Amino acid sequence: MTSSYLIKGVSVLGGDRTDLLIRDGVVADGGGTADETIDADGLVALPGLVDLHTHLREPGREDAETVETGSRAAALGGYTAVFAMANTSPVADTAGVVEQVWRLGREAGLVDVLPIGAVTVGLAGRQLAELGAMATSAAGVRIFSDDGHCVADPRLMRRALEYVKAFDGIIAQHAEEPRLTEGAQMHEGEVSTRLGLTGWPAVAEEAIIARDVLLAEHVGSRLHVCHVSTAGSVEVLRHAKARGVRVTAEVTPHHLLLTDELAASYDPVFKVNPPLRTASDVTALREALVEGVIDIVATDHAPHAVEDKECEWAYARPGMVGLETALPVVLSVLGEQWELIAERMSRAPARIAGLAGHGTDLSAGTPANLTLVDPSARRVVDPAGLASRSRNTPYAGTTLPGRIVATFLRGEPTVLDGKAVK
Ligand SMILES: NC(=O)N[C@@H](CC(=O)O)C(=O)O
Ligand SMILES: [Zn+2]
Repeated sequence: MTSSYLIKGVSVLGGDRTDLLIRDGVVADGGGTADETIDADGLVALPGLVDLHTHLREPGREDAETVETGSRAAALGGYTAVFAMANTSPVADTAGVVEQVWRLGREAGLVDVLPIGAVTVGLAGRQLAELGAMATSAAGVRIFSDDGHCVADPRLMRRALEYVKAFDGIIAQHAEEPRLTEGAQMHEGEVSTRLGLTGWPAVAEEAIIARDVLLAEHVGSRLHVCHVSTAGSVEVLRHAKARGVRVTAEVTPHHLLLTDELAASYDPVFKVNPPLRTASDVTALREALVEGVIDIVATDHAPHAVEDKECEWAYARPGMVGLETALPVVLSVLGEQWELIAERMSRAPARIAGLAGHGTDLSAGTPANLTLVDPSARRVVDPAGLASRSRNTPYAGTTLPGRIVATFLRGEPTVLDGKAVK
């Protein structure tokens, strides 16, 4: 049932207060009456957020997250589209599995779920997966990634870049030279030395990015760099972009805020891949995000069941949930720079992915994919209050700014009064 909504007195992207009328799935022209009215005084309207890096865990680890529970967490985080990574079980390396994920997303109906296809069969890094079959499947895959693993073999990375060039696809690399991170537990630096933990050196990420930007340049194909975490990686990207290489890059909310000092707590919630780095890396990442050397924020939402996370640091799975806290974390880092936030969290990710209908300017006639934020709210993060099926948030007990009041997917509410509609 498509009802109409009048969103009164809202600030679109931080601009002057105005009324937004949503009718028949689009932002309607002019005023008029509506079935429902939302008093949006004090609220900011943003185009629905788009996440290029989400782990929904279905099929395979439905105990940690399902497409439905992850979709609900995304909508509550202000998202209208998420791209689901391929490290599921079975791996999303065939048309069949990507179509299964795509269908589950449509059934959940809370956000658009776009599957990302694996680059190599089983994420094993030995043989290209059926990239073409996934691209021509109903899921229309355009982005391929072995995230969780690096496509370490340069021949395979070159062939993958060559293959997707034909349909303007993208290879999204988890940049980690595996021979430099064997047994790595945290960032290699002063803290890891002090704690006696095996380090994950920045160069393991930077060396792969440096190689991949040269391969992308050589092939003339599109590379996206997942979860950039170091100042050195920023410099490699800056240099590559200056040379016109078709490379884009993402940073996660946790790498914009947290540092390796937190590992000293040995709380495995702070164990993540790539690891939390130093304060100077955080500063470099923030500057790169403002400057645009890093194009987007992506959550790397990585839900884990309790038994995989709340155990001894060395055995804990790496990763943090992030969908429901991403905008508050970015607000705490950037402040109310709404145009910048909309560009980095909605417009640019939609543009990179070629995703129509999301990341719009909310002008009349555009699809009503939007979220309403209360910037004056302050909330203490409570893991038990998360919609995600998992609780591994690094922000437990932290007070963060901002609250998602409502989210609309093509004019239908997915969140109202801060609660998921289903
Ligand atoms: N980012 C993480 O720490 N974990 C990711 C995979 C990965 O990128 O290692 C996951 O899927 O759990
Ligand atoms: Zn990764």
